[in-house]
Amino acid sequence: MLSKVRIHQFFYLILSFFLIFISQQNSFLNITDINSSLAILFLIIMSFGVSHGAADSIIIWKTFPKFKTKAIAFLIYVSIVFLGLILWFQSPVIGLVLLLLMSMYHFGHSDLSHLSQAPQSIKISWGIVMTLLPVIFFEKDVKSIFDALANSDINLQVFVMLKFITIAFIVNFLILLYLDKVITKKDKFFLTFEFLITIILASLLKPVYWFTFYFCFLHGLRALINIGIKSLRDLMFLAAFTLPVTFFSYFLLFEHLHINYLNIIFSVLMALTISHMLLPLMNRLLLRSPNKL
Ligand SMILES: CC1=C(/C=C/C(C)=C/C=C/C(C)=C/C=C/C=C(C)/C=C/C=C(C)/C=C/C2=C(C)CCCC2(C)C)C(C)(C)CCC1
Repeated sequence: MLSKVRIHQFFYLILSFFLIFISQQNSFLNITDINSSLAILFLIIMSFGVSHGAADSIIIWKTFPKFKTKAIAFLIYVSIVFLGLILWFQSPVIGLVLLLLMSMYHFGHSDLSHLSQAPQSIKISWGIVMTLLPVIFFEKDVKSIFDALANSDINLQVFVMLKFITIAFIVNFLILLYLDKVITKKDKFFLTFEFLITIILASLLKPVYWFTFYFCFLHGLRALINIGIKSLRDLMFLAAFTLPVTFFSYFLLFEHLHINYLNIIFSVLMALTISHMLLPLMNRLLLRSPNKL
């Protein structure tokens, strides 16, 4: 029987072919001024995209038997998110660099977590490529997005360098995967296919479109499969912990504080990623706490 990850790989590949096909037919995905469609991308990322991280609530709920410990864990999680947001708005450059560094580790480990035996070098190479991919094809667009996010004029040479780093890691990933003795031939085949089609998509779609597609349909869905959403109760947890993020981003950050969509998307993702990545450590520390919370 096909595993859930394999079914997801088929689904992702079919969806990608479909997207490649319509991006050739229709110019709507190639429009230079993304501002007109940014509201829709904002909504997709801040609802569907963010929902995989809301599964952290299920992990917290199942890890701790006592209500008091669950409450403390949620409180620490939310506090870290707010500290992350403060960091971003105090120093967007540090925030952006932190987001990119965390993504390099997080994307590799999460997207390839079904290949538990795969070497770290393969996972990190995947993570680096998924973090920086659009820079190869849309160097100037990525520069203008990064400039807008970091509120500065970053030297174009930085992007030329990032472009070469990304190309080097694409080659590195393919060589390491080819030489690897642990991953089965079938897994290698599907992974290569998935990797190459994601690169083709990045060459066709503008950076934020590509990111939305990868983030929601590869990274997000794969993470949900790995966590294993088993019941209606799990789904309700996902909705209950996704909606506050969507509402907070829209009503407070956009409507009230007038922050633009692009800044909200990446600042909120960066802040959530810190808690999301620190969750295993936080759980271990709380479980080991001498006060038996
Ligand atoms: C549980 C809980 C909760 C929830 C949570 C959540 C919901 C989470 C999520 C999480 C998540 C959801 C995460 C995410 C992550 C993401 C990432 C990591 C991203 C990255 C990105 C990037 C890397 C990008 C890049 C770029 C740019 C920036 C521009 C353009 C171009 C490009 C694409 C290159 C709350 C708070 C309510 C409460 C408490 C508890």
